[in-house]
Amino acid sequence: MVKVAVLGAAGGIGQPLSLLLKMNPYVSQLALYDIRLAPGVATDLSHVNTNARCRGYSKDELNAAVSGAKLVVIPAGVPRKPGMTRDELFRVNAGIVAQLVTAVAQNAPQARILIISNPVNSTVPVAVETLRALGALSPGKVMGVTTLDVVRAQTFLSESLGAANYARDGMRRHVTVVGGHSGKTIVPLVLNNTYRARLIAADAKAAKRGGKAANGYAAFVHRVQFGGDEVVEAKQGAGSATLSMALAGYRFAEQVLKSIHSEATEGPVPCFVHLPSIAGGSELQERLAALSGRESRSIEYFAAPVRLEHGEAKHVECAWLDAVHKEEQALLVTAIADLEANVVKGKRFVQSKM
Ligand SMILES: NC(=O)C1=CN([C@@H]2O[C@H](COP(=O)(O)OP(=O)(O)OC[C@H]3O[C@@H](n4cnc5c(N)ncnc54)[C@H](O)[C@@H]3O)[C@@H](O)[C@H]2O)C=CC1
Ligand SMILES: O=C([O-])CC(=O)C(=O)O
Repeated sequence: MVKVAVLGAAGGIGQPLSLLLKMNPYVSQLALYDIRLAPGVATDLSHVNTNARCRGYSKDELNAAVSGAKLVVIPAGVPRKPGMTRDELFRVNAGIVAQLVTAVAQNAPQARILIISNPVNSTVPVAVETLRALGALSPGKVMGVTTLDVVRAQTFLSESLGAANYARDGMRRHVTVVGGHSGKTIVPLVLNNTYRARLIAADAKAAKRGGKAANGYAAFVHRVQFGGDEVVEAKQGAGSATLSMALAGYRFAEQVLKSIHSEATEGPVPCFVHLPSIAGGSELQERLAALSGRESRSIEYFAAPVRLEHGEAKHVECAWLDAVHKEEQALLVTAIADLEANVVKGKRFVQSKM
């Protein structure tokens, strides 16, 4: 039984995510921190008849909120409005993530830290470099949450194949997502050869008629890569994905909580990690370098399936690379190039503060 802190708990993601965490049997204390409204959200949640004790912490109570937490989930920061890229959130959110992670390093050095705040491709490097500068970096402790991409890929693959015949919750074995968490850095991998062939055939058939297939491979990839934009536009300026993200963030946190308590997880879980600090990371760097023609040390962060141990990213898998098809290889090459600039931006931010 552990203390979990949610930082940014009164936000669009923070509130439903906190509700889901309140239902988790491994959570004994739920600390909700925000610069506004967290005590109100905590009072509301504290009436739910599950065992986790819930307390809200306001702006000047950050240290107390995180103190002793074994897991810290960070959805704090500004979301996108239509027409914005995730990268445009960096200026505000990088500083927020650095401030919150510093408090975690000082008050909960043992905590696993899950970063939801965008742009994940840069905020995770901000978190890792901040911890390193404080002498508090332990390998595998910081994980960028990319689960929403996986959730979307499962839903969209099922829809492309004909949702009536292919249940969304049965898609877990057939698709995963690697790379990063924005636009073309998001690389869906269709693991089922029959399904991939069917999507590609739909594209070929439509091309013969001089058109594009709504249920083809290109449309599927585009939807996974730009699913976030779909929600941002539909919400018309009121923010980005919150409910689907809360579910996705919870699913990842649930695996981490199981792993902390030595319960079996559902297998390797995709997340965005610092490759040099975890087992398998340098092999993955080498293999991605060979595939993309770039230097391995420039591929420092990547989202890939990771085996958890004690709730930390213990080993990053490479086996998925054996089954990558030529369409996916091309997507990976583009993703790797885009990711490098995002990562450099995060690292430079921390260096500029020192
Ligand atoms: N990783 C992913 O897949 C996804 C990430 N996101 C990102 O999550 C973040 C939050 O999104 P929403 O919840 O929709 O935004 P929101 O604006 O509804 O909530 C953010 C919360 O953070 C709080 N906050 C701001 N500065 C803070 C600080 N210094 N300390 C603590 N709390 C602070 C705000 O008061 C607010 O309650 C955004 O950056 C968004 O882009 C959103 C969807 C998916
Ligand atoms: O699109 C956004 O800004 C929020 C996000 O990361 C997502 O929905 O994947």
